[in-house]
Amino acid sequence: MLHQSTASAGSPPRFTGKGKESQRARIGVFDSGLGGLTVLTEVYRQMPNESILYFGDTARLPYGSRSPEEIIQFVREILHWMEPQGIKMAIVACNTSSALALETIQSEFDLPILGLIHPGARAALNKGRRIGVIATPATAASNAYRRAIQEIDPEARVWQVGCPEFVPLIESNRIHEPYTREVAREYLAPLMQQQIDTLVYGCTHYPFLAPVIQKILPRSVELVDPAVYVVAAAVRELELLGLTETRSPLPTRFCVSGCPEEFAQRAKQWLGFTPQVEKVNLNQAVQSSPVANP
Ligand SMILES: N[C@H](CCC(=O)O)C(=O)O
Repeated sequence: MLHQSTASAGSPPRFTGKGKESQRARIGVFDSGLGGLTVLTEVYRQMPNESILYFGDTARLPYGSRSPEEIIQFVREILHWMEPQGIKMAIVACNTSSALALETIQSEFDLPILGLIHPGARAALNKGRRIGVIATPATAASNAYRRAIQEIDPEARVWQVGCPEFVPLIESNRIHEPYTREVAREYLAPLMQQQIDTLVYGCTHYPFLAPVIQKILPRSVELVDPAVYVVAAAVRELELLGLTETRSPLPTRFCVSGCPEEFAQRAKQWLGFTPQVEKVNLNQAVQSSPVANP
C-alpha cells in the first residue's frame, strides 16, 4: 500500500528518494498516448518546480480494449524502463492502468506510485451522490470507480459507461466532427436518464472532449477531472517524503513507443508548444537523443 509508510508515525518512510538528489530525479507520468497530457498540465500548474519524464505508449493504444493481464504487463514494462531513468515518483496518468494494474505494480516497485481512481472517487463524492462515470470499456468493466466510491459512501449511486470510440476519435484528431458529438450524445444518454448530478472523466483522454460534453449535459451536472486530484495527492506525498523540488525544473522529457512526430503534432494542440519527442523501445536503449523542451 502506497501510503502505509508515510502514514505510520515514528517509522522511517519507505520511499526515501535516497541517491536521487544529485541527479535531480523526475516524476514519471505515463499513459497510452495523449490522455496523460491532461495530467501533465495539472502537474505544471500544481508542481511548477518538478521535472517530468512523460511516456505515451502510442504503439499499443488503446489500452481500454485490452485484457487486464496485458495492461498489467504494459505498466510493468513502462516502470521497468522508467525507474532507471531516475524518477522519484510515478503518476499513472491512465485510468485503465490505475483500475487494473495499480495494486499489482505498487507491490513490485520500491517507488511511490499514484493512480487516479481513489482521488477521482473522493472528488466525485465532494460534488454529488448520483455519479456518472464515462470510461474505457476496461475501466468500466473493472467496476473500479463504483467500488472506490461506494467504499466511502455505500449509499452513493454510480453508473459507469464504457465509451470505446472516444480514445480513437481523440487520438485521430476528430474531436470537432459532428460524428463525435453524435457518439457523445449516445454515451451520455443513459447517464442523463438517471439524472446524474456529477460526471467523472474516467479516462484521461476525455477532458479533450470537454467542449463537446459540456454542450450536451445540463449545466447543473458537476464535472470531475481526477487529474486535478491525483496531482494534489502527489503534492502531499512529496511533502510527506521530503522530496519536493525547490529549484526550477529541467525541460520535460517526452517519450513515446510509436511515432514521435505524430505525437508532437497532436500534443502541440493541447500543450501550446511543440514538444521534442524521443522514440523509445521499452526493452532497449533510447533511440534518439533528447532536445530541450520548455
Ligand atoms: N487515457 C487512458 C487510456 C485510454 C486508452 O488507451 O484506451 C485512460 O485514462 O484510461
